[in-house]
Amino acid sequence: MTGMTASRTADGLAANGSRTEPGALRSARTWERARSIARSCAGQPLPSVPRALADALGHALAEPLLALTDLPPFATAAMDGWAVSGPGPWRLAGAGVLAGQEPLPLGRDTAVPIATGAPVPAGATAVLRHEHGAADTARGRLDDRSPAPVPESQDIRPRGQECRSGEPLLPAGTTVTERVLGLAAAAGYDRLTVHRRPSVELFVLGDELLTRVAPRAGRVRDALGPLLPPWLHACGAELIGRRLIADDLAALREAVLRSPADVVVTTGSTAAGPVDFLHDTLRAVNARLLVDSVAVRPGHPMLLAELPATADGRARRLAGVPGNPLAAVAGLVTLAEPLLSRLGGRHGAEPLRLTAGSALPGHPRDTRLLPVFTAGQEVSPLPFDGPAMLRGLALADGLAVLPPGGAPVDLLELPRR
Ligand SMILES: Nc1nc2c(c(=O)[nH]1)N[C@H]1C(S)=C(S)[C@@H](COP(=O)(O)OP(=O)(O)OC[C@H]3O[C@@H](n4cnc5c(N)ncnc54)[C@H](O)[C@@H]3O)O[C@H]1N2
Ligand code: MOO
Repeated sequence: MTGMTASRTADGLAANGSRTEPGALRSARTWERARSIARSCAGQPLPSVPRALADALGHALAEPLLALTDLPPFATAAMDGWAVSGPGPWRLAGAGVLAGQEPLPLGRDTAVPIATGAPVPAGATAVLRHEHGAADTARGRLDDRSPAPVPESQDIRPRGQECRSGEPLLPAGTTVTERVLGLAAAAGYDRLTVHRRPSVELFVLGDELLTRVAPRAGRVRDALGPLLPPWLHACGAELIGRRLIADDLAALREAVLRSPADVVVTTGSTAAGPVDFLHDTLRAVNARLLVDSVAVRPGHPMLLAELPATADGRARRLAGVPGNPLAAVAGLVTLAEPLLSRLGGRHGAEPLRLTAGSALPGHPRDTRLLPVFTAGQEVSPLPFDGPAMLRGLALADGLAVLPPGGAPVDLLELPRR
């Protein structure tokens, strides 16, 4: 915000809708409770939709992924060599079997060249690796040169080794990653039934924000416009709009009222500064505050509200994260992520429990979120962890969740690329 001379237009709005004195403490929720409200206020996940594999990435499965086939679908050669029947030596028969071909049955004491991935002929007892066989093509004879006799079924991947048709491979709620796409394709899928992704509109508030070049004349670069969209995407959101909005009550009110998004995310304006209009806006649009500040450092002025539904009756929520960049990230992981995750039908990822290598600096009364670096089970704090700083976070691979007073340590993993 800028314009310290502007007059504050309204006082605070408590979670029950009553007014509080400017600067008075609002009833902060505990960090765990705030996350739980953010998740439960979503109600049921958004409806399920069919999506072609390539379009399903980032969605959550609305149904368990059941195998549509045995995997492998047929007994398969695991190595290049010969399919053999019996202990050898063998009579060479046939031109060979390639992947994608359907072989003829193999007679007793015969062998046929075979490629990795090719269906193993009926009657074959093993695959002899290329480097373990001596073929005399003139005499049509193959001898075993293996270091030890070839056991039955050697280098044959039996049909159904990985799964049987109809077997559950992944539970509903699994996020479709590139790895899931690969498995789904292998298991026979062309499309997947997934939850619709929650649509998000991002409003970045602050007259002081520049969108290019270096900070100057009291103005700073907007760090959250670049930081939040990919992170929201990683939370399962479909970003449908993102814009800077001036510190102006009417402009913010219009933007919030007209947004068609399932979730509006705002940055800044959560506190009680002269041009912090978010609470006034929420009152002006008849929003219902669900969380109005959280006992967490940084980010305590963060809030969550239910907005009036769209004309067609779709519920809308607003997550207001503070303007200080690390505090905004705290708001994202505390309120936006659980809400988006539930709307999108994802499993709730619980924090991991780890051990701190050295004492981590907690807060006496509030939960503290601290950018950390992890090595194995150990976490170490990173410097430059102030609410307005991003330097520690940029190097971090997690946010340690320190309960009031300090240890034990839970870890929220940060999205990876
Ligand atoms: N009297 C009090 N003042 C403040 C309190 C308080 O309890 N009493 N809380 C402080 C805390 S904690 C935070 S966090 C901030 C929250 O402020 P707002 O959400 O109202 O954010 P702004 O005032 O708009 O901005 C704060 C700060 O962040 C910078 N900013 C804003 N947006 C961006 C952006 N997109 N990229 C980079 N930097 C941004 C802005 O320039 C300010 O420096 O309130 C404290 N005050
Ligand atoms: O939430 Mo604030 O960032 O603690 O200063």
